[in-house]
Amino acid sequence: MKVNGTHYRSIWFDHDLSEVRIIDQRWLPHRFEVVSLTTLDAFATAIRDMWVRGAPLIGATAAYGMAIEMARDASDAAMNHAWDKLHTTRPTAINLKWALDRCRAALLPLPVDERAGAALQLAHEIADEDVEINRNIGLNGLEIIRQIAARKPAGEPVRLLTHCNAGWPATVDWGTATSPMYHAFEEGIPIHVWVDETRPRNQGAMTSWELGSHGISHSYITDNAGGHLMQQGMVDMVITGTDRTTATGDVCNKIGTYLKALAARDNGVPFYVALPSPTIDWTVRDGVAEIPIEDRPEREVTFALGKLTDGTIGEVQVAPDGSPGGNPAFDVTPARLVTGLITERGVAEASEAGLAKMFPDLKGRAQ
Ligand SMILES: CSC[C@H]1O[C@H](OP(=O)(O)O)[C@H](O)[C@@H]1O
Repeated sequence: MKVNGTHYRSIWFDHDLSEVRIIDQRWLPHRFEVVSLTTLDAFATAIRDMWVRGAPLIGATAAYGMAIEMARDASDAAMNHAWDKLHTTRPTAINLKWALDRCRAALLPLPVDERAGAALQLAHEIADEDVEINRNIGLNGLEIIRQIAARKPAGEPVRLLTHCNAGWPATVDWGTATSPMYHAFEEGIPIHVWVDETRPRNQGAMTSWELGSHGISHSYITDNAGGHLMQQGMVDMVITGTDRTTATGDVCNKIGTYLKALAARDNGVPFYVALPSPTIDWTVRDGVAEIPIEDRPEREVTFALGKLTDGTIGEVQVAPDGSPGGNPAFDVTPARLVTGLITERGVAEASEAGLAKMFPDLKGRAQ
């Protein structure tokens, strides 16, 4: 998407530098910084410490990390070591394993001297596929927004609520939950987006930054305001991303998503999830019981990172000295609370049958 008039993907290969470039999201929205990742360790650090984040982007980054390692050492041992090192960076988003497995399956059968080139080409393909998947999720989500708009007086905005950042910084481009918003905006459908701040990493600030950069009307609200807004009839639909969706339609997403889904159900507000097919884990049926929930550092909760009054970026301690923090980074929304899964192929029912019907060619695939 565009930043100050310049189009960016969140990750790309700079052919002049012959380096992989990323937007270092640790400093967004206050500082826009592009850095290169040139070693396997740098890729692992970037994923683990959320220089890059978001399920689809984590997968694409892992693929480029594999490619950079193959350029250094394309042996089986190096490939397996890279797989292990990258896979252990973050446990919840299934796109990480999906991308690494896809790379290893494609590269292992190749002669060693062909692997580096093939790995880079595959990373490009995974990135390009993500862009097209997300563009199509946007078109399928646009239809829902159109239907809501048609039921409103002319000019009255469709009011969407979203949680965390499932926007273009969480993917290679377009975003997943934000893609329908961009398509609606381009079509001239008036929308307003309630953006949950999403403690503790405040990815909602990123969503507000990207929507604001695109001229989309939005409000940056506290995490706890969403239920009240729904109760007051101020939300027409909720749309979030997902880090792992089970074969039965349970949705694992940023912590707090489950609470929004409960409030949406209680207030008759449709709750949609933007779901790229690589984010489906066909091997898991019970999300609450089976999906590993990342436990992140306490400091992310006991301190807050932001722009200080002198304009620099820094931390302030929000918790009292000595108070331990708890920081589960995701939760699971059971399929029964999900109105529909907006995929690149269409809107699927949040059920085993619904996903099997939408993806008959993928169901049962070992993740
Ligand atoms: C398009 S997937 C985005 C998904 O990833 C985020 O998690 P994190 O920022 O910790 O990588 C969040 O769950 C978003 O919905």
